[in-house]
Amino acid sequence: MDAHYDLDSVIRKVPNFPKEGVLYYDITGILAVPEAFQYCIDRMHQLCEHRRIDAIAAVEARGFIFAAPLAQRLGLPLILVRKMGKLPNKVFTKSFELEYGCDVVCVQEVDIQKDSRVLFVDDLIATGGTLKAAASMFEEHGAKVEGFMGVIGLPFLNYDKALAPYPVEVLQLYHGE
Ligand SMILES: O=P(O)(O)OC[C@H]1O[C@H](OP(=O)(O)OP(=O)(O)O)[C@H](O)[C@@H]1O
Ligand SMILES: Nc1ncnc2[nH]cnc12
Repeated sequence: MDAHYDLDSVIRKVPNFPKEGVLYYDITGILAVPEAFQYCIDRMHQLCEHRRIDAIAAVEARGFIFAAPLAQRLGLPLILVRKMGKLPNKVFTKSFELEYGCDVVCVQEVDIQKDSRVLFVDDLIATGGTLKAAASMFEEHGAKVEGFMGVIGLPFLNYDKALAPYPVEVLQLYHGE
């Protein structure tokens, strides 16, 4: 794997988006620089290549961007966790609270395999509410949570507590303003 890439230099910080008081960490700056995007996938791959993982689950929308190349590189199935009304077939649903609102996630019933060890991937982990909702849907239907992975982590919003006792790995931490 190539040397460390300074992700902070390409992550755009946007004050008061999508609402007053939120500092939005914008990953489009990563996607605009192929070396930065490649570094994210390489590093995520390195963090999980020796683990026992059966599938990658990713959360709409920005989570898909990182999870898809990672799953493909690991040779693992990719499971899409989507917002309400986007998936065909029978779905399981779970509502949750976000840093700036509340939402519902869904997964197709057919995508949850009993005892499958699932790694949950997203672009950014803040309160951990989204990933916790996604993971609890899987757990309630017999799958196992292997851990959580994100590009950006905001530990001051206490995701570690929300996602305990599972391991959480992120590539770039921010500790508040
Ligand atoms: O840890 P949490 O407090 O749950 O927050 C993190 C979630 O919030 C963002 O998604 P958003 O709902 O903005 O959707 P998007 O990916 O469609 O932009 C981000 O992509 C994570 O999924
Ligand atoms: N501060 C933030 N920036 C970008 N995405 C987010 N999702 C939740 N909180 C966020």
